[in-house]
Amino acid sequence: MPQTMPHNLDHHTPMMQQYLTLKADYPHALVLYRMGDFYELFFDDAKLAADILGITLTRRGNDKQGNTIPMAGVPFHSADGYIARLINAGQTVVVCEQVEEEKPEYGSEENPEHNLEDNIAATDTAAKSIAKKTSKTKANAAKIMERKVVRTLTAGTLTDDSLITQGQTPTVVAISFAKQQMSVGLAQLDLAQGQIRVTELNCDSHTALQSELANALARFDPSEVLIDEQLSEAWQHFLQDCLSANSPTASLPPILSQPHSYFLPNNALEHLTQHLSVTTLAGFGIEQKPLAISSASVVLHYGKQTQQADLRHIRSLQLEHNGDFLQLDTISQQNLEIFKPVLASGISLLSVIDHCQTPMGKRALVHHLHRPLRNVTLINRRLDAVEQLMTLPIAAFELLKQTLSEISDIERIGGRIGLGSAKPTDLLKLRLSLAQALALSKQLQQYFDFNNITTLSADTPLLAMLSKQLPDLALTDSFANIYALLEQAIVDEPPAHIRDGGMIKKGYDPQLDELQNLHGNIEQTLEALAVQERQKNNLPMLKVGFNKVSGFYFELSALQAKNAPEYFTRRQTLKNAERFITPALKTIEESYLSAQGQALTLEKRIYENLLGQLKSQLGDVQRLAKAIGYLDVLANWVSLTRLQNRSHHNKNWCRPLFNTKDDTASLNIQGGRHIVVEAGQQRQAHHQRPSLDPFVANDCVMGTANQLERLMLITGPNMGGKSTYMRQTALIVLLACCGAYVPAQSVTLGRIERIFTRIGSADDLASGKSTFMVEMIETANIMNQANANSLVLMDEVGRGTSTQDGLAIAHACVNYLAEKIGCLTLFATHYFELTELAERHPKMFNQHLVTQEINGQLLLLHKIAPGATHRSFGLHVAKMAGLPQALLVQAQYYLDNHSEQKSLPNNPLPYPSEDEKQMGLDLQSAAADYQTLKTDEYKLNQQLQALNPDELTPKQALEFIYSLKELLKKA
Ligand SMILES: Nc1ncnc2c1ncn2[C@@H]1O[C@H](COP(=O)(O)OP(=O)(O)OP(=O)(O)O)[C@@H](O)[C@H]1O
Repeated sequence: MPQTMPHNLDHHTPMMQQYLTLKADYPHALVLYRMGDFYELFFDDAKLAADILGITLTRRGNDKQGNTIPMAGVPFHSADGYIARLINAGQTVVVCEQVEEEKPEYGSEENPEHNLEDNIAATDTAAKSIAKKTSKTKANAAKIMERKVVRTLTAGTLTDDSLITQGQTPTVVAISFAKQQMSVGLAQLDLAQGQIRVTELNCDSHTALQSELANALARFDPSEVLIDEQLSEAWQHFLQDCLSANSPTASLPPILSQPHSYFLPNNALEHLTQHLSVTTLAGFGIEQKPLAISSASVVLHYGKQTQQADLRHIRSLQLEHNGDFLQLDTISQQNLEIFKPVLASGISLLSVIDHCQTPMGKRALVHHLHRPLRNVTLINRRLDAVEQLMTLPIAAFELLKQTLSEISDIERIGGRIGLGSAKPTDLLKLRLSLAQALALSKQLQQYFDFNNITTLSADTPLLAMLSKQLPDLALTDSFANIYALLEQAIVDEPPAHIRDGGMIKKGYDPQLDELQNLHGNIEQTLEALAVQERQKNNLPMLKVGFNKVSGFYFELSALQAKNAPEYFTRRQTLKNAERFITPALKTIEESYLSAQGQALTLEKRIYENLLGQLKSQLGDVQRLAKAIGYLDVLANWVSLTRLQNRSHHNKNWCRPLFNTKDDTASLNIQGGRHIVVEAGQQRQAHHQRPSLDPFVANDCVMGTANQLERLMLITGPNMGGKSTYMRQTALIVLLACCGAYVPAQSVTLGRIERIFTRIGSADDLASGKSTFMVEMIETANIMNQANANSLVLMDEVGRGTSTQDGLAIAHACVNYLAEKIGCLTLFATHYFELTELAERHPKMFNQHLVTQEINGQLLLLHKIAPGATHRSFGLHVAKMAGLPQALLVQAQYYLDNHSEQKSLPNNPLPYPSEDEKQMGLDLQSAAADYQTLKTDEYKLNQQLQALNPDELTPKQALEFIYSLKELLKKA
């Protein structure tokens, strides 16, 4: 954090005194100080910004003690990009603007803020530019331009699209701990949505609290975190760990300390009730939740401070319970690559399933993935809506998507209206989007009859509920008012910035029209005066003009200038011409400038009024944005299902069913697939082998009436598909709980409350943890937190240590999971000794990934089947990976002769000679053989499966046998 040392103001010029006084209020932020066309940073701020942005560090002369003042600047017109980079680097940026109107004073080249004050570094282009553009007369020079902090930009409170990284939702989360530290409250502020979400966690043990807090943080996914300045260091470290797990690649969200007094329950209660204009918070369900109250108050304070606004548009406080959601901790989110792939070259689940058409839909999809539901009624409500949308004819559904795609980000526009920072282009987009929302409403009403639904309740079908939030067809609602207002007030091609003026339509305000007429007629007025002067003074070549340096002027050639009358005052000398001002021209200039200034001021006032009117109807816009986002997510599931079902006739997506007869966890997945692996293979197939679609669907049945066992021991060769199988099971459960159709032929789920995964293996060297330590910490978390309604995936636990220790730990884990916890477990292992457990233990069963060995070549069928396997075929995979042949031969020798003795051979096999090497198997071609074999085998299988012997003529049968023999020959 930049922190400028205290300065003695007496040693500085008045302008630097102004800067230092403003900066004193923001010791931990980078202050961008507006000077003409640049934002300048000074002292340590300048050094840090120059470092982060890679811009030149220059100097702004010296103070009166002769000390250099470091300075760095960014151009005002392209500041957004620089600001975004500073924020991404974890900085808070404070923007300090010149609030005085810059009145142009033409004809002088002096600059008071520079010439009279400082010895400006000659290399400083910013200063030079300012010297040119904001020049004033010397008489005016001692006056310093008034400046004010207008915005504080932080990672969690951004609302300007140009500053927000695509796909991100800035949110700030405050965390409030109880003294006893067994309870914690969290509140998340989403400025764009105008909403605060809160939760309070009360646990009976420290570990449980940590685990619940980590889950809540994973769900809230903060861009910035606020804590009590008195929070213990231990908790601060814990939060840091959680947040770095949340964003392993990106920079850590900043953790900022806030005054302890903000967290005090009484202050917080008073602040919240005042803000929401209520006497009690009972209506929000948090009356008895002091930690939720205090954290909500802290985020609100912070929002108000950073936005310098009253945030009146934030009227909604939503209480969440961890228990409402299927919980996935951060590690599982990463392992399953839900939001981000582990490797940059990988594919995330989100990237495969996101076919949303609107920014609101894209964010709502992420929100749903962060909050898969447990409540079956709510899930089915979503699924009913998806099913209903699925009945739309293709053309109607495509039109619906098209309409959605034309709706702008009205959620963020609403947020900016609430903050008073909406631009004229935002308002135009809002108007156009309202028209599209009306079209959407019409399209839905055309196919679904919601007329009989007059009152809305929790039982109202979701699609009807969402349709009712869209503009009504008779246009008698508040949307009609907003639309009419915007249509009357805003021009069809508004300027990008309010400061440019020209956004208010003619006819909206008579006074503005009058001023603009005066302004608009300037050319005729000037020409009339020029005509007069030409005739009066016999100067036929006299020109009249305007520029930013000289203002209005008459121009004569150097030759004619000698004939200029006395009342022509010289303003500027050019190479071949002279420019003059006259009293009459000066009068026109002044009235022109004042009309221009007045029109601009009036236009800004009208615009602010307009924003005020819209603000009073913001609730409707926010509700509409939410409804559109939700509809888009539902349409997204339909798109995905239709797309997949169309492109792969046998790759069905189905509606998941939920077993509500009892509360036990169970899984019955028939023909399940891993949507991300499948998508990756389809992409490859598209480029290489269009006809081959190799993903093999698999069943997973556990804990059901027919399959009472709850712990599946999965064995099989390396690369056999164990991890894929386990992950696809978790993803199907996750998608089902989001209310989506799932990639399977049929799915029935029992009550699953949490998913735990122990899959990855990454060193966490930064925090001093080895691979095995990370593995054991994750395993410990599962053993401590899982219950009978958890789904646990464990991939090769124990592999990070010696075989004996690893086997012992894996053995104990399996027993603990089956005996003590009783959860649904998928346990993949290469310790074949464990498979014997299934014979003795009623809760365990073996499954394996099927392989075939043909002529010494291994064929991976990726098919799961009952029973265990006792070979890992590690050497085959090593061969495919390209290990040297000589090395492989030695490994095989050891395997054949010594693996049983568990000791290394006394006489290792000598390495082959060059000749023998020549004769050895070319590994590249071995890998290629394997691929061909796999392809041919696959074809063989496909052909046999597709064959219906009853439909064959004897000749066809004979030909088929010949073709099979051909294929077999190749294999
Ligand atoms: N059902 C399947 N259908 C088609 N291909 C599959 C299937 N499952 C896995 N694969 C392919 O096999 C590759 C390896 O799968 P996976 O990582 O699941 O194997 P594994 O058994 O866990 O291997 P290891 O024991 O070496 O960790 C995947 O990247 C994928 O390309």
